[in-house]
Amino acid sequence: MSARNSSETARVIPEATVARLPVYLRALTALSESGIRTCSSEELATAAGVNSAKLRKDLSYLGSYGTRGVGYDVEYLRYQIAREIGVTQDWPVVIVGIGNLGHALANYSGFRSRGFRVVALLDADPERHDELVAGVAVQPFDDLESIVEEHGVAIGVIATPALAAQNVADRMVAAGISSILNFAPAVLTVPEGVDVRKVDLSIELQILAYHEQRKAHGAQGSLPDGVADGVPEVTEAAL
Ligand SMILES: NC(=O)c1ccc[n+]([C@@H]2O[C@H](COP(=O)([O-])OP(=O)(O)OC[C@H]3O[C@@H](n4cnc5c(N)ncnc54)[C@H](O)[C@@H]3O)[C@@H](O)[C@H]2O)c1
Repeated sequence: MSARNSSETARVIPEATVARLPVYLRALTALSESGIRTCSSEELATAAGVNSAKLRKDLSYLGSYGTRGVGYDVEYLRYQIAREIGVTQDWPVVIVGIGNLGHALANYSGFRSRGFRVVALLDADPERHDELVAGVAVQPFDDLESIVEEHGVAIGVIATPALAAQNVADRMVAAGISSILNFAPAVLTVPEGVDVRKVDLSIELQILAYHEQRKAHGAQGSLPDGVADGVPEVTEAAL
């Protein structure tokens, strides 16, 4: 197993590989928690649900090749992946919009265990202010700028209605936030250098529905009316 040197740190890892790194991290954490010290690429690939050739290729971007006959050192590989995706460091996060979804997100313990610390919950509705959610008091949205400055927040989560999302994103960016996780069914416009990830569970469900439909009609080898090209139209409907 080879450690990366500083020149390799700047190497660009393909986006698809970056998206799989948290999956490997989760699988390695499970292996570590069951007391497993080393694992083969096949074992790790099975635990992560990918094929082992893809896993070896992904890990090679991190300079991690395993040791022939021994495999990967679980703890070291965990450390390497965590360092690569930046979760060895503490990331202060703000969540804006503390309604149904905001409450669920604020109560999710998995953020903290992965290095994401929710430092503030912000909402525009005064009726929500001062409510304690997972031990954090909901504050006025207008406190955004001072909170971002005080805690050095780089990541913001938007859980407001779609109509408010662009304004919230603009305020986040102006305050210095450069990464946004957007749950609102709205397409956000942000300046270059700001990363936006959109999460939409209804799209995930629609993709599953598409596969269900394919399974149901696969036997006849035909597709239902209105799905001429086999790809159903994906709408931005909220759940
Ligand atoms: N991505 C997904 O999979 C998914 C799943 C569920 C809900 N959603 C979306 O998440 C959003 C929230 O859903 P919900 O059910 O929690 O709604 P909700 O109405 O319960 O909560 C929205 C909260 O946002 C606050 N808010 C409104 N405008 C604001 C502003 N300008 N600044 C700060 N706070 C503001 C409201 O006061 C309210 O507390 C919606 O856009 C919904 O469509 C997405």
